[in-house]
Amino acid sequence: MGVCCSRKSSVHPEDKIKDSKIIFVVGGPGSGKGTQCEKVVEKYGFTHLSSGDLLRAEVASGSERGKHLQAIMQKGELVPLDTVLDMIKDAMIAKADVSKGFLIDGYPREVKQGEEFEKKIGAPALLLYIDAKPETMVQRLVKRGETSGRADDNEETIKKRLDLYYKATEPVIAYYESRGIVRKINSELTVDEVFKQVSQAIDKLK
Ligand SMILES: Nc1ncnc2c1ncn2[C@H]1C[C@H](O)[C@@H](COP(=O)(O)OP(=O)(O)O)O1
Ligand SMILES: [Mg+2]
Repeated sequence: MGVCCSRKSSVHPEDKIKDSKIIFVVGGPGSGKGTQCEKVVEKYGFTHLSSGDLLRAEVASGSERGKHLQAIMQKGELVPLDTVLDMIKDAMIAKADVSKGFLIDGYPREVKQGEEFEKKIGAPALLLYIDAKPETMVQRLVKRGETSGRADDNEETIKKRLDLYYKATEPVIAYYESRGIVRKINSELTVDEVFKQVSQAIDKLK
């Protein structure tokens, strides 16, 4: 490997992402985060990063890190915060040159995760709070489960995920609300109507 690519090089890869636009996308499972992120990618050229997808991809790759993660997840334990952050950061650095900004989907789950993200990577410009009623989320997830192949899209696991979501994520929203960067999106409407609200929030950033 040449000097240019070494981590010890004077050009820190971190510098590339320091000034990029960062949007946290928070909402319950099934609220429509992934659906809306896809549309933002298409319209705005942002990069969509879902910590869950990154973790699942790492496991599927069969890498050493993936095997380690799988063992943790099978025990029902939480993947260490540093590992999740390193994965997000690596993915951001890899896309820094071509990306207009980053959608961080399903993160932070806890206030501490947000604080660590800001220390290691950077501050979010906006938090999109994708808000749907619990009944709506359950209904959408059960339907998604018919085709997604995701082991966690079944009614019993869904209830647990919803409980966990409310306990852990509401303080996150309160924390960023106090900083004035939360935009609450009514996700009970059609995909296109929800996206109108999302677009308005992003357009205001410029
Ligand atoms: N506004 C909307 N109206 C109806 N269905 C929607 C919707 N937004 C998303 N869906 C569907 C698509 C998926 O099958 C399911 C969950 O959406 P998702 O984007 O995968 O949610 P999340 O990523 O927040 O878990 O609901
Ligand atoms: Mg999703």
